[in-house]
Amino acid sequence: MYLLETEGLSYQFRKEETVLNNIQLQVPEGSIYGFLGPNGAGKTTTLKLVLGLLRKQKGRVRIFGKDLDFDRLSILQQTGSLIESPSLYLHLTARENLLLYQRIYQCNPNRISYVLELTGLSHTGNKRCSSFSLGMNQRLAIAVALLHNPRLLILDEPTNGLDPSGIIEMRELLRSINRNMGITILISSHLLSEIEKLATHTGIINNGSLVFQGTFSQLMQQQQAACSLFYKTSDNLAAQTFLRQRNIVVDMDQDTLILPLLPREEIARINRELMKEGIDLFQVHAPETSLEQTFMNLINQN
Ligand SMILES: Nc1ncnc2c1ncn2[C@@H]1O[C@H](COP(=O)(O)OP(=O)(O)OP(=O)(O)O)[C@@H](O)[C@H]1O
Repeated sequence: MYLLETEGLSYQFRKEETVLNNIQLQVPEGSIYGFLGPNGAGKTTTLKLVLGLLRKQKGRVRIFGKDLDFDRLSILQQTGSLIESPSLYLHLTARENLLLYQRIYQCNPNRISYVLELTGLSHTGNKRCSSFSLGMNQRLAIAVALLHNPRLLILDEPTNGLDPSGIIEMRELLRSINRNMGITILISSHLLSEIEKLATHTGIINNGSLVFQGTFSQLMQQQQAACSLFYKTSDNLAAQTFLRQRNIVVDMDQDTLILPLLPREEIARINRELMKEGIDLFQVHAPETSLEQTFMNLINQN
């Protein structure tokens, strides 16, 4: 079951410009779902629609099996979020900020010490948030989001602007929240390297369209299926004719034949047959595709 799903979510800020086009997000329960895409792809707009912070124009949002249009309050009571910069009172301490939110949420005051401990802010005492590092303030914002004990956390680029150690701390915090508290996390980022280290699932958005959704191994498999084999032989023309007669799609680029990626057994069979035809094989090459290359291919497609 998906804890969060959208169906046909589309959005326009202006009539002539579609910012989101038919987004079908499927966030599995218990996952860390990395919502990846370059700047301006539509991540924040999607997350705002999912939280009801923007008025929906087209499509549906279902969270915990409930429709956002009909059960908004009960959905939001079980959802923590951090969209854009955190709303903190910088002249107050971490505990004072949490006290304010605890009164708004009307949750158990014991939660304050618990979330301070969880986010590593227990020892900040009387220090005002204005003297906190960006990383500490981001962690406090996560503490606020966790205060009412949500089942789902929605975070829009929470590591933006953090230094490398802040990024690592945030990653470890989110991992432990997911593992130890069973909270599903939907997190957006424009950095593949960050999402790859943290997420169990990913959705890749580009120009307002979801271009991939699944696990990272599914992403690699999809890319492998679209890969090519490169052959260099003693007689490329004869080899091309021979392969085409066996219904194998072959292109030629200068001194190289380009075939679709085939199963290993099929490659071995082709090699044997070419040699029987008196065609020598000088090189068979299947370039490895990195996750980064796969990501770039996807976002350069449209
Ligand atoms: N309030 C707005 N009015 C008009 N256009 C907007 C508004 N907010 C966002 N946009 C446009 O919508 C598109 C998607 O923006 P969005 O902020 O959702 O992207 P993003 O993927 O979150 O990017 P970033 O990583 O830069 O935050 C962009 O072209 C942006 O310029």
